[in-house]
Amino acid sequence: MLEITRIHKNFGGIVAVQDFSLTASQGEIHGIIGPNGAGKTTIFNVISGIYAADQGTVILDGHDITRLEQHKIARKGIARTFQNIRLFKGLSVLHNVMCAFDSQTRYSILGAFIPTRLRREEEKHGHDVCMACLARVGMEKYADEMPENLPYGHQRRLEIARALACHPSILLLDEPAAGLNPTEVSELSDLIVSLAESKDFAVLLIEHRLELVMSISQLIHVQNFGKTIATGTPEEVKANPAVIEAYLGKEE
Ligand SMILES: Nc1ncnc2c1ncn2[C@@H]1O[C@H](COP(=O)(O)OP(=O)(O)OP(=O)(O)O)[C@@H](O)[C@H]1O
Repeated sequence: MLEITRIHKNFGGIVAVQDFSLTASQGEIHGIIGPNGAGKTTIFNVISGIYAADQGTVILDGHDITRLEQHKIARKGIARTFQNIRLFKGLSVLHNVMCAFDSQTRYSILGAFIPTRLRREEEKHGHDVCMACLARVGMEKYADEMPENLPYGHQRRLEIARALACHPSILLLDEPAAGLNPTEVSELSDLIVSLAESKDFAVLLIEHRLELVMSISQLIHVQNFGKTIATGTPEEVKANPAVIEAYLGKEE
């Protein structure tokens, strides 16, 4: 379970996030929406340790991870994708996932130089886990392809497979539908729902495509100028005057 309590983040004079709180359990999908510059990505950057929160706490399964370094937070089970796809060009789809897989290697220094039995077993295990991650996003048949040769929608799925390889208990998806065509958005929506249904992790989803985020999230958090202006079910936030004003402007 993820419990974020009253986090703040300033950049000089800019208040990027003010008093943001959220509690999410495995199987839930939380949408975080709001106009450009509302502080959504900064929330992800604080949760994943890219930025240190100025105030507030991030508790994961009872452990305070607010001040941990980025790699330690990742090991605790926070995995994410980025607005701009970050894949390794020149590495196959499978190798892109294997780079993200944290095998917590047990073989000795000797195994680093000579393919010992333990090393071979671990490599086989890593391969199988990563192929399973690709299968979960429907990408196993592209394992040997180069990501740059694949359609954008597949590259987005590959990013999600990379995040799955980190054994997440919280999956942060930052605008996963950016640049996708309507068919790809619909497939992505089905994928996110099926991943959440596994109840392996909670999904936090930043998205500008409101039809996507409203159709699959149980709870929506609406940000504007760093503040949460509404939290509720999709129906509740759609009917909230402050939300309508933030998106459409105030009627004179
Ligand atoms: N590293 C940084 N240094 C200075 N200001 C920053 C930094 N990161 C974010 N900001 C500022 O914090 C505010 C919130 O930015 P953020 O990227 O979190 O918004 P967002 O809601 O994710 O926007 P978008 O939807 O456009 O991605 C903006 O005013 C932004 O310029």
